[in-house]
Amino acid sequence: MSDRITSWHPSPGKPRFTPPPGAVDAHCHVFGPQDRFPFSPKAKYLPEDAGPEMLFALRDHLGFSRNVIVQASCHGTDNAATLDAIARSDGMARGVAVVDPAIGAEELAALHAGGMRGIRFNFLKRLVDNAPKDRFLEVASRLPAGWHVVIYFEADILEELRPFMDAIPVPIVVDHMGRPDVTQGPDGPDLLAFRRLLDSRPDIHFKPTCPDRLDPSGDPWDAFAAAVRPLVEEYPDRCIWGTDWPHPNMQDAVPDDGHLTDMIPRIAPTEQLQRKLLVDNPRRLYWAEEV
Ligand SMILES: O=C(O)/C=C(\CC(=O)C(=O)O)C(=O)O
Repeated sequence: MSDRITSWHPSPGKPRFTPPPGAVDAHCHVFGPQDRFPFSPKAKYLPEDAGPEMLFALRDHLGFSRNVIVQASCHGTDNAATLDAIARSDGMARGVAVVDPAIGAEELAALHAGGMRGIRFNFLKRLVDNAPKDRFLEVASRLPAGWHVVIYFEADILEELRPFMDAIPVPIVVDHMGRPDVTQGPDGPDLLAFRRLLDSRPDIHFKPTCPDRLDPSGDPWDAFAAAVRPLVEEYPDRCIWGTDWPHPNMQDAVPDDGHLTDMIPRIAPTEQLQRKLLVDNPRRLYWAEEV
């Protein structure tokens, strides 16, 4: 691996949709800067720098107020870049860490003080070398109070992961709805299986995010809108939304973040749904002290 990749739009458009006051972009990342925060030797992609100044400029351009920064796999279990971005946000960002499951209580407490409110378990083989379920469950049982687990998996392993998810003792947030095939439509097998998961316990949340990753028809991602809107309408208290900037690995189909933001009113068509998706739900998970 040698060439560093650029996976974000150089000048995203201004969205037509105006997010409500306090809106949270609850799924985004930072890359580097590499001279201060080197990428992991195990990284499966090597991006150009996409640091906090760029992220916060995008936040303002799109009309969001806050960010939840999810530690990206290219930084492995060294959360320094994400913590640095949170520290530069004037309280306007919180984070999700990726940890070695052997992490101790003191280090977890330090992550909490640095603004982390959850840990991410990534099951995508193209991104991580291994995902030890037993060790994940063990660390999930001793997280700081109020934390949750974010899980990233693809639809084909949902059933295999069900016993693991059943055993997680804290709330769960599923990245990108577990990557369903949205071309199957709202009642296709992938989204039906995902509804069964949501119905299995009340504290599973999801991100109705990444039309660019999930809808092969491309922008304006009509299949995504048709498949995902019913899910948001049926589970309005359990969804949070994010841009996914800087769109890791999307260098061959870089989305315009303004267009992504304009997906929001198509999947959450009322002001009440938009407020839950963008303000109330992420605030409960990441700024619980304000609720
Ligand atoms: O950013 C995402 O949500 C999706 C990713 C990257 C990722 O998760 C990571 O690098 O940690 C992907 O599908 O390549």
